[in-house]
Amino acid sequence: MRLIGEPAPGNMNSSGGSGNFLLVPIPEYPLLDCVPNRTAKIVVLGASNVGKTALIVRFLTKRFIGDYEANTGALYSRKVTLDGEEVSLQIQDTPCVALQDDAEGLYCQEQINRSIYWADGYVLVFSITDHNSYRTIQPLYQHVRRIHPSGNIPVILVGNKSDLLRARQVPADEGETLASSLGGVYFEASARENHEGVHAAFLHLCQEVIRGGGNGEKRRGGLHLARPKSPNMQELKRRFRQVLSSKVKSSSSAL
Ligand SMILES: Nc1nc2c(ncn2[C@@H]2O[C@H](COP(=O)(O)OP(=O)(O)OP(=O)(O)O)[C@@H](O)[C@H]2O)c(=O)[nH]1
Repeated sequence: MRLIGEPAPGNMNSSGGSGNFLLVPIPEYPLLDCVPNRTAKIVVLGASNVGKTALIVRFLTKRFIGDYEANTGALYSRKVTLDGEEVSLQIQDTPCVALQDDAEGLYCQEQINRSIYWADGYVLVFSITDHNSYRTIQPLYQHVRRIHPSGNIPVILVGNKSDLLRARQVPADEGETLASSLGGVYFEASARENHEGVHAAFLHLCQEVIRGGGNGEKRRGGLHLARPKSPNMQELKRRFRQVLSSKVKSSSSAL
């Protein structure tokens, strides 16, 4: 990953290094280099300005940069070790969603729908300082459900910006209640101040996805290509015996 404002590799003399950086994602390894059957595709969803990009960047780089390119929709990839085994993790950042005027439906770009369809696990983010962002979570989850009507959906709910306690608009117990109604776990986190909390949240979801997390049905349907049929061994053996016996017959009749 290279940060805008930092000198580019091979151009170390160029000026840069001001306080705020914008992050440009560069895949850590080619997507094709994924660990077969050990891939977790995670999408991060939520309203504007809740810290989606900040959380991803914090998880991947342990850094809080403060100023992020808006609505990048970038895909990040990383290998992580879970329960002693390597897992290919892909994390999709998304543009923000917004409630419609009737507060029932969502404004959701097509790009986001594609990401929801693609993903195996969902990080739903709101800011504890913004009750409106909290109100988008339930309709957002319903939207994910419409795209994946069958099977459980591995999901975590993240109440971000927990460092801004004085500006809190959403109590922690509301977050917990909502998360359990969605069948997920609630994490209160601060991308700004705490790497461990963010790390724990992402790893938890990753584990849910890899273990099947109650969404084995979707994973089996979504992740695996149809396997080519294996050759029928019984049939092969029968034909082999047939060929052998006809050879034996023809050699004995030749005698
Ligand atoms: N205090 C505080 N600020 C945060 C935290 N996380 C993100 N921010 C700030 O919140 C603002 C929005 O962060 P982003 O990561 O760009 O949020 P986003 O949800 O990706 O925003 P969109 O691009 O609008 O979808 C930035 O100014 C961040 O510095 C946090 O944990 N605490």
